[in-house]
Amino acid sequence: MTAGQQIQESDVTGATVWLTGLPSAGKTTIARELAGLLRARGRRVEVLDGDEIREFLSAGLGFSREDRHTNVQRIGFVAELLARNGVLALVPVIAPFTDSREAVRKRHQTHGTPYLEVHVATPVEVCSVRDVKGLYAKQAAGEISGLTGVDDPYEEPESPDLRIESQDQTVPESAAALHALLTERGLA
Ligand SMILES: Nc1ncnc2c1ncn2[C@@H]1O[C@H](COP(=O)(O)OS(=O)(=O)O)[C@@H](OP(=O)(O)O)[C@H]1O
Ligand SMILES: Nc1ncnc2c1ncn2[C@@H]1O[C@H](COP(=O)(O)OP(=O)(O)O)[C@@H](O)[C@H]1O
Repeated sequence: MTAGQQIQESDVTGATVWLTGLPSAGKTTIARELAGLLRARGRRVEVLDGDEIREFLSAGLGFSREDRHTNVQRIGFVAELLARNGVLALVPVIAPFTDSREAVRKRHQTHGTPYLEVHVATPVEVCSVRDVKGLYAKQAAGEISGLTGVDDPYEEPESPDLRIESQDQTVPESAAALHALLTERGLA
């Protein structure tokens, strides 16, 4: 490759898309569905899955307010680095507290990196029936406590870039709604 053929970094716009919502809301499913769609078109995409992050980057952290904040800041740091380098970073992580989410948004703003917040707004009544990991049943049986949306806070985003009502949609419909937003913002 000659100097004149260098790829222009500005040709590839990265972004972080944070999917916040309750356990079993559909965050991971939507992120993976969209990642598949975009990768098939050659887009560089990474899904920063909450469970995976807690196994490695956030190993040892629990679910206190402080630990959740630390977890979210670490993920925000990695997502911003990826996004700044042209990757679309999809982040299906609960992030229950407004101040934690705002700190991540600020980090992106500081670096001029695009950041979108998506509220996967599935009601707790639907999430607890889905109960993908059996957490709602465990909480009801008194085996665990501090479950987000049940006996731990979830502060809903007031003005997300997109709100997805997954209880009224199929998975492809929800992924398409997010894809449409990315296209509209020039990020797909
Ligand atoms: N007490 C409690 N409250 C909420 N969630 C719990 C809890 N214990 C375990 N889990 C499971 O942990 C998964 C990852 O959580 P996150 O890292 O996304 O949470 S946080 O943003 O740090 O609050 C989260 O994954 P998702 O179900 O994909 O949301 C939960 O399944
Ligand atoms: N429109 C939808 N979008 C996302 N998930 C949906 C939708 N409709 C039904 N589901 C189901 O809801 C569950 C969501 O689980 P998951 O994605 O693991 O949630 P979370 O990552 O928010 O904890 C999956 O079983 C998924 O198939």
